[in-house]
Amino acid sequence: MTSSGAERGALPTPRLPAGFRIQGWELGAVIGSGGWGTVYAAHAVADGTTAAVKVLPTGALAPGQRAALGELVAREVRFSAEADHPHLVRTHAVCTVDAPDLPALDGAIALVMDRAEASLGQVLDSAGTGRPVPDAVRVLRGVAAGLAHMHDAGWVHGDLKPANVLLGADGEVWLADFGLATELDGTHAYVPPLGTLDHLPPEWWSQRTGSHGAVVRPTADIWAFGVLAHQVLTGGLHPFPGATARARSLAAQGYARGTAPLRLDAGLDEEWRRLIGDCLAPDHAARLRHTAQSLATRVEGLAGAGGRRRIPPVAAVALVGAAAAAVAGFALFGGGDSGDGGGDERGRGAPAVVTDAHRPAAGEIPQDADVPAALRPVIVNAARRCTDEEVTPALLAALIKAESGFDANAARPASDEYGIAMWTPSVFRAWAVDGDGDGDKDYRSPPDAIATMSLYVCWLDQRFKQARLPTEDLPALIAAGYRTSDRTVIEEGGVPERVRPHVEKVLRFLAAYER
Ligand SMILES: Nc1ncnc2c1ncn2[C@@H]1O[C@H](COP(=O)(O)OP(=O)(O)OP(=O)(O)O)[C@@H](O)[C@H]1O
Repeated sequence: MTSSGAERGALPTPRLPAGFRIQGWELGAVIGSGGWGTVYAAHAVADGTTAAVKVLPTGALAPGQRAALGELVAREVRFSAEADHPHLVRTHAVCTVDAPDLPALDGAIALVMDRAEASLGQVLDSAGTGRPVPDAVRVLRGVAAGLAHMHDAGWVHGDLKPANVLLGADGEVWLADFGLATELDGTHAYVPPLGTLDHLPPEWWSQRTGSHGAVVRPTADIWAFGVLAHQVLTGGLHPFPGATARARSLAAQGYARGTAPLRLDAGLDEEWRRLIGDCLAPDHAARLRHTAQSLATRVEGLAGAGGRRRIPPVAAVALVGAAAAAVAGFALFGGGDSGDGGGDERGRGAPAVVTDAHRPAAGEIPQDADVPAALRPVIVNAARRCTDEEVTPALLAALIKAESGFDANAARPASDEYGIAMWTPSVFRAWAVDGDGDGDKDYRSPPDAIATMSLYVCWLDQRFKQARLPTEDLPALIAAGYRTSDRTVIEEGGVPERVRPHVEKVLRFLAAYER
C-alpha cells in the first residue's frame, strides 16, 4: 500500500564494517538501529575521543523514500547543528560516508554525536515496575531543562519518549533524535504524522493531517513529558491502561473526551501527581498554561522529593487490587498475550487487561474459505490488535487476498509495494509491528506485515469515523484508504473512482468470508 500520510523509514540497512573510517572517526560495534539508520560506537582517530555515529543512508532509496528521509535528515542535521545545551545531545560533525564498495551507504549522512551509555528506554526496560528508575528526578530535571531550551529556541521536539532520552557515562541526560524536531511557525509547526502512539496527545487523533503533515505544538511535548515522567517514576507504567500502545492511546482519547477519569499511579508523590496531571491536561488549550520552562522550574523545586509516597505493604497490595479492578472496568482491548508476539506494542508493566478473549464469531473466517491454514491464526491475532468492530479477521483476509492473493513474495516494484500485505517499505516503517516477536519488523514477514496492516487499518477506521463518513461504508473506505491514503478518502468523501474496482474486489471477498 502507499500512503501520502506516513512516509518514513528505509529498506533494511547494510552495515559498515568495524574499523571503517568516516573523516577522522573510526567505527566500532553497532549500538543499535532505528527507523532511519544505524548507530555505531566510534572514536576519534586523532585522540581517541569516544563518540556515536549515526549513519543515515540516502543513496539506495526509491525517490519517494529519499524525499521523506531527506526531509527528516535535514531536520535532524539542522537542529543538531543549532542545538547547544547541556541537555541536548551534541553533534560534533556532520559527514558524508565515502564507501564506493557499499553503494547503499555511499553518500550516506553520518552524524557524529556524544556517546551515551544507554537510553532511558533501555533503563526502563530493565527497571522494576513500581519503583522509580535510578536517579529518576535528576533525569526528569534534565529532560525538562532540555525541552525548555528547545521551546525557548522556537523548536518542538515532536517525538519525546524514553528511547529518545540518552544517558551519558557521567550522569549526563540528553534529549536526542531530532528527526521530528521542527521549527515553530507562529504557534505550531508541521511534521510528518509519525511520533509514537504512546506519547502522542489525544488531540493528535482528531486533527486533520494538512498538506504539510500533522500540526505539532509545544503542548504535544508537554503531554509526552507527562507520560514519560509517569513512566520514569513508576518504573515504566504508562498513565493510561491497556495492553497495547493502541489501547493506551484509545484510553487517553476516552479520558480527553471526558468519558474516563485520569488515574495516575496511586504511589506517586502528591506534587508529582499534580505536575503530571497538568502535563496530561486533556486538550491543547488546557495544557497551554504550562510551558516547558514552568515545568522545568517546578521539577527543580521537586528535586528533593523522591517521586513516590511511602506505602505500607498492606496498603500497597490493596492499591494494586484497586488498580487492577479499575483497569478491568476500563478495558478497551482484547488484551493478554495474543500469541503473535506483539512485545514491542505492550506497555512495560501495564497491567494485563482482562476482557473476552475471543472475538465474536461474526467476522471470523469460515473453515472452507480459501485462506491458507497457516495464515489463519496470524490474521485472527492481528485482528485482535484492533477493538474497532469493523476490523475483523474476515476484513483483513479480504484485504490481503485483494492485495497479494496471500502470496508472501508478491511484488509490484513499479509502485514500490512488496509482500503479502503489499507494503511500501517506507510507509511500513512508520507503523511497523513485530508480529512474530523475532525482534525484527519486516514487511516481507507475513506476521509482521499483517499485524502492521491491522494497526494501520484500525487507524484508518478511526480517521473515517472521526471524519463522519458513513459507517456502513467503512469496509469499503478502509479498502480504499489502504490503497490510497486516509487523506484522499476523506477529501473525496468516499471511495475514489480510480480504486473502485479494487474496493469492489475486497467487498466480494469479504462477503464470501463473512458468509
Ligand atoms: N548518541 C548515542 N549514543 C549511544 N547510543 C545511541 C546514541 N544515539 C542513539 N543511540 C542508540 O542507538 C539505537 C538506535 O538509535 P536511533 O536514534 O537510530 O533509533 P531509535 O531512536 O531507536 O528509533 P527511531 O529513530 O526509529 O525512533 C538506540 O538503541 C539508541 O539508544
